[in-house]
Amino acid sequence: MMPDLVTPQESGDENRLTALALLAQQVRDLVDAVVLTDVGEEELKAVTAEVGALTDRLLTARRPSPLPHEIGPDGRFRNLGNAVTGGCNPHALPLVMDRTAEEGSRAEIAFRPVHEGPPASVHGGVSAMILDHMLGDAVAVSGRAGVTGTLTIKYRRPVPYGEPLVARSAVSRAEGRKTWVQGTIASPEGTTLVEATGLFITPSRWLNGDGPVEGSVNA
Ligand SMILES: CCCCC/C=C\C/C=C\C/C=C\C/C=C\CCCC(=O)SCCNC(=O)CCNC(=O)[C@H](O)C(C)(C)COP(=O)(O)OP(=O)(O)OC[C@H]1O[C@@H](n2cnc3c(N)ncnc32)[C@H](O)[C@@H]1OP(=O)(O)O
Repeated sequence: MMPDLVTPQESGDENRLTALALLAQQVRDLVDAVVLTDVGEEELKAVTAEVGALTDRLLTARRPSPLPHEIGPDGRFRNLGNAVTGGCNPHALPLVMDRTAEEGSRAEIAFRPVHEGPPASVHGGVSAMILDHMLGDAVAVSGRAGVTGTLTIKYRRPVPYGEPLVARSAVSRAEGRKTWVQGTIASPEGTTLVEATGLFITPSRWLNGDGPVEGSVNA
């Protein structure tokens, strides 16, 4: 049972969600500024106090969990709280998916200095996170649904930040509750930087109506 995934909570008023998305973007900018700031100790302490006060203000009203998986007003699936795509989650890049049933999923990515692992390039775990999501999205686009069983990553070239890149994913094969899927992160010119393959599995618990969104699971 996954109460946070399956409980049909409302995200709330759309104007409020727009305001929350703007706050999330402002916080992304704040995080980038923390990574790159070179101001002195006293200024750091002053900013820390101000940010702490803002955190306290936000928590005067608190949800039990992030914004849910749901069908939005346009009739499409959305998850505004998602760690990779959620417009209302500062942790999200956020990725915006371009999907077709024939070709799978595609997203333009711009990594930032906050994603640095090795000098001047993106942390391998961040690339893996993006590809995990891309693969899962292609599974959903194919009309199936699943969680990651295995994820295999081949790092072929360092991934730069501060440059536009493209992530793609598509289903290769499906059988019963299992879906095999592949994906890449590449330069706009088509040089592959990272490859991923994965096996996604529709959990048995989703087949009796406990899916993330009612009616979204067709194993
Ligand atoms: C945010 C994701 C929500 C998904 C939303 C879905 C739809 C909504 C629409 C759109 C969504 C859009 C995008 C989604 C994008 C991204 C997704 C992100 C993906 C993740 O980030 S997700 C987190 C990490 N992931 C986990 O948290 C999994 C934890 N785990 C389990 O929940 C269970 O472990 C489970 C379900 C895997 C199996 O449990 P189960 O009880 O259903 O099945 P059972 O054990 O009976 O196995 C049946 C057959 O699969 C084989 N098998 C089992 N496990 C395997 C494994 N790991 N590797 C290889 N084979 C495996 C067995 O060997 C057997 O094979 P056989 O039939 O041949 O014997």
